[in-house]
Amino acid sequence: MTPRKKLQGLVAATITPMTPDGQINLSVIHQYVDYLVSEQNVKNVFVNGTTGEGLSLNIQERKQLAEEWMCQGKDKLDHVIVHVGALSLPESQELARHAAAIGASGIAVIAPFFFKPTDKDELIAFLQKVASEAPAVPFYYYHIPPLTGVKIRVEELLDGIKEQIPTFQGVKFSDTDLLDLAQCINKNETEQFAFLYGVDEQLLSALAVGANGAVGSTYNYLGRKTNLMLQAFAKPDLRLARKYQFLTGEFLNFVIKLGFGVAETKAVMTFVSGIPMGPPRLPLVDASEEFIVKAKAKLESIVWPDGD
Ligand SMILES: CC(=O)N[C@H](C=O)[C@@H](O)[C@H](O)[C@H](O)CO
Ligand SMILES: CC(=O)C(=O)O
Repeated sequence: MTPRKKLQGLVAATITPMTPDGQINLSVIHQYVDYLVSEQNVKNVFVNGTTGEGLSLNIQERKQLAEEWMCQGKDKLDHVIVHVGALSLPESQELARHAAAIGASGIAVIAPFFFKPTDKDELIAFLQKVASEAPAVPFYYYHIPPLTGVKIRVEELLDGIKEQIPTFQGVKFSDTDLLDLAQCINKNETEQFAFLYGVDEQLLSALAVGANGAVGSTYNYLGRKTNLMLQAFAKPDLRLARKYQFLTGEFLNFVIKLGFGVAETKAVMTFVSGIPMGPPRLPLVDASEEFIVKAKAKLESIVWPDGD
């Protein structure tokens, strides 16, 4: 791992490969790392998050996955961020200590979502207890209100956060509220926080208000195209950047109408990369054959500006 460049650009939210009988399948992670680096030009990963079904795995499995990503990513990946959020504080702390022990480049935590924090102070208190178990590891808050139901605005959360969480380094922002994101960026200009956006279909809008990069499921298989969008934005060639966003959006709009979640992401990644991602874990169920046929045809029908 090359040490500690600021996290920016694309981060793939990794899928957890599983065997047909539902065990985690560590044996393909080596190939998965090579695929991301050489085929998608993506060198950062976010392990055990939403796409990785992190909350459906047991502690042992989460540790094994984090270790395997660290081990296979050594000298190949720039950042391995491990999601260590859990409903149980001691479990989350144990995962944070483990991530620190294996040398993870960052840890991230979602808000607990069964018993929920009702205000900023309760949420910070929980995050602080986890972060302090890994005092040398950059800490990211993972904001994903559509799944956690915790809608505390990030702008409010960040106010004074460094005093309570000295390792605080940024936010993975998976919400459509771009006003909140913009205010976060605006109010923290002097900090070196990383704002990583997590709604892939509208990343360009987040870049416009100053997001530093993105964490998402689609960068597993649309990383190369999305990198071209980032390049066009940086140039700036906004017409070209929009073209890429419209096309990735065309695919996502199509699959979202069919029903698109982690199971479908596993299926898409399997047919695009050729690496068997296997089934999801219950309560998620396998994507249908009909979904796979239609999604594949849609993806193949898209004509990209780079002629690919
Ligand atoms: C809810 C969810 O899984 N969000 C992902 C990451 O935050 C995104 O990468 C989406 O999968 C993507 O934007 C497609 O909707
Ligand atoms: C999508 C995302 O960022 C995650 O899987 O956590």
